[in-house]
Amino acid sequence: MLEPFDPGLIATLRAARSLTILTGAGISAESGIPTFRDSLVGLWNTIDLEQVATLAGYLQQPEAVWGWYQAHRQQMLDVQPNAGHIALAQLEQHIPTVTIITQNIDGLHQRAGSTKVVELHGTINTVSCSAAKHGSLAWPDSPSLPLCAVCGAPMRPDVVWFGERLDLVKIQAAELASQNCDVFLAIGTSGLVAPAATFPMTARAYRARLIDLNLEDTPLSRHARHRLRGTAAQLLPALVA
Ligand SMILES: CC(C)NC(=O)[C@H](Cc1c[nH]c2ccccc12)NC(=O)[C@H](CCCC/N=C(/NCCC(=O)O)S[C@H]1O[C@H](COP(=O)(O)OP(=O)(O)OC[C@H]2O[C@@H](n3cnc4c(N)ncnc43)[C@H](O)[C@@H]2O)[C@@H](O)[C@H]1O)NC(=O)OCc1ccccc1
Repeated sequence: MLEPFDPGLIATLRAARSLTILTGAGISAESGIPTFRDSLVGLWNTIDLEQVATLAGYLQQPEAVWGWYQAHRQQMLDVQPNAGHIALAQLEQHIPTVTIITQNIDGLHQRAGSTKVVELHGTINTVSCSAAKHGSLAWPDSPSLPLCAVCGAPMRPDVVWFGERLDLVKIQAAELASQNCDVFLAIGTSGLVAPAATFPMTARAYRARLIDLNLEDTPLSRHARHRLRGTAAQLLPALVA
């Protein structure tokens, strides 16, 4: 039985004109995609981050990293958006402006019907040349590492790896959405990766009300006006109802 929400929180959401949401791996956990830091099955506990999520690791062994992302992508295609993703998409009918800034590359927000999604760390659905900017292509279903048709260099997933610069257009969109919202909702993120973790602070600096939804406290929690403890797929539908 869910704890009744603090009436102040419901009033805050009902009165919101512009809501910005930051999501992390926690919102996709109940769809069956493991989070990164989960003590047991967290991705970073089962694979070497340096090997798979850095350009250096990729250039050292592109075949192995391609294979890992090929499997990771199949897992993301095989799952469905959960009640948490769907509730956020429904919020667009109640609040004039809803912007989702996601750290997730799984595309589940868009599959749930959300129309304004900033994929800060890229997407698992396209690839591009690892040597030069020849533009992005749809993900080719090839078990082996595809090569660039223009220059023959290995293709790579269109995800942002550690130490790589984020797309400036996306950073500006996320910054603007954080500056111009009256409510900011952080969902299922450990708040440990920059610059993603800075946007809730920007929103607070611009006087938005910060709400933190997570299973546990994170470095973001002490800055939040409201802390919701529980799972995204359980709490978000109740929050939207
Ligand atoms: C580790 C961290 C310290 N490092 C960084 O932040 C670095 C910068 C940096 C380096 N050293 C530093 C020292 C200090 C500060 C920063 C740095 N950042 C970068 O490198 C960024 C790039 C960062 C992006 C990396 N790519 C990802 N992903 C794509 C790939 C892929 O996904 O395969 S990051 C990846 O990990 C992060 C994981 O975090 P979360 O999503 O929050 O997931 P996590 O598992 O940690 O937590 C889940 C939470 O959910 C909760 N939860 C679980 N289940 C549920 C549930 N059911 N319901 C609700 N909540 C739930 C849990 O309790 C938990 O709190 C996400 O961002 C995710 O995208 N680039 C850059 O800074 O470039 C500069 C630059 C400038 C100019 C020129 C060149 C370079």
